[in-house]
Amino acid sequence: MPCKVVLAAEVASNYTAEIKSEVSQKETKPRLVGFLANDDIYAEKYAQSSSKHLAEAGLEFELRQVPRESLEAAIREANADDRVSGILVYYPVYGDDRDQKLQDLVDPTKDVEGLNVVYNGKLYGNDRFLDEEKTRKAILPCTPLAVVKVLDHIGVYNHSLPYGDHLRGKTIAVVNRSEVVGRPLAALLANDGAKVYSIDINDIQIYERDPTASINSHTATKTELKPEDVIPLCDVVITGVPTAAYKMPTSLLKPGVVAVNFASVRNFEPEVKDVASIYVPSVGKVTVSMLQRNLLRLFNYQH
Ligand SMILES: NC(=O)C1=CN([C@@H]2O[C@H](COP(=O)(O)OP(=O)(O)OC[C@H]3O[C@@H](n4cnc5c(N)ncnc54)[C@H](O)[C@@H]3O)[C@@H](O)[C@H]2O)C=CC1
Ligand SMILES: Nc1nc(=O)c2c([nH]1)NC[C@@H]1CN(c3ccc(C(=O)N[C@@H](CCC(=O)O)C(=O)O)cc3)C=[N+]21
Repeated sequence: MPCKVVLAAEVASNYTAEIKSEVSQKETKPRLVGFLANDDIYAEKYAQSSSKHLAEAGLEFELRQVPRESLEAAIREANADDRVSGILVYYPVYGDDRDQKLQDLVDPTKDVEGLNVVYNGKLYGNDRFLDEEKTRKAILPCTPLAVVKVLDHIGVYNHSLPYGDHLRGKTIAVVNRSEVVGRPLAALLANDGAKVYSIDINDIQIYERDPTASINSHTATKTELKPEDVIPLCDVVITGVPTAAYKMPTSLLKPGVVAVNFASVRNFEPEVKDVASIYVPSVGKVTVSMLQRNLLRLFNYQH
């Protein structure tokens, strides 16, 4: 079976028309402010990419480059500014606990990436709505959501299973456990019924729903297993290692695997196509679509 390469643009195109038409009906346009306080070239690329695609959809975008010492004050100012509909901070800023503080400082009503503790708590607790009546959906972080949309597009989610159980029976590796992508992504997949190996530079944790627990959420347990033990077991392998030198060894992959890379560098070797059934080399364009959708959703909640 030849490998199918699925490009992010193909998945993103599912959303473009809908977003454009919704924006065109609005008198005032939603406005996103992005704060760039690091010198990450990929954050800058993301800023350029979002700027271009938001403009194409009729959405407003303003990039504010500030030294990281001034970021707190800058976020507070944007929180209080009625002209700002959404706020995005490019991470990592400090790369430690201070980043979580920044995430929580963004007003939840303007938090386009859903990284505030309010949304974070809902994501990890598998609570998908903001209100009791279930009329307003919680905001999910853009890249984890983009990966979910990609997996859905290529048929990994089984919609004949009950809602909330679409990934039952699937074993998935997520190589990255950052607070903005890898950990929330692993939680989302586990909350939909998958067995997830969350792999980072230090260890491996297993995320899975506990069928005996009264809560609907997942558990995380540390294992002594190594990547070479768990990768061969996985139906889906998702990578997000930010170093160009890192390569997922093709020899570890199960034949027919679905391989998805969200890092800005290629984490799979070119030979991945000899083994995988589906290969998604990047998801950036879907991330931008999810950013637009989240911005629209917050704007609608504000009005
Ligand atoms: N396409 C998109 O929409 C997005 C792409 N990115 C890209 O994804 C990558 C990761 O971004 P962040 O999560 O923000 O970075 P980060 O630096 O916060 O996290 C990196 C993660 O990779 C793990 N890691 C590093 N080396 C490893 C190894 N050898 N084996 C296993 N795990 C290893 C670390 O332990 C950590 O969990 C970057 O390339 C970034 O540019 C990030 C956000 C969105
Ligand atoms: N809070 C936060 N959220 C992020 O989502 C985040 C971040 N910080 N820091 C930096 C990384 C990087 N990232 C990218 C997203 C899309 C493209 C993208 O759209 N790339 C296009 C074009 C790239 C090009 O042409 O150079 C593509 O993949 O086709 C790139 C990079 C999001 N990040």
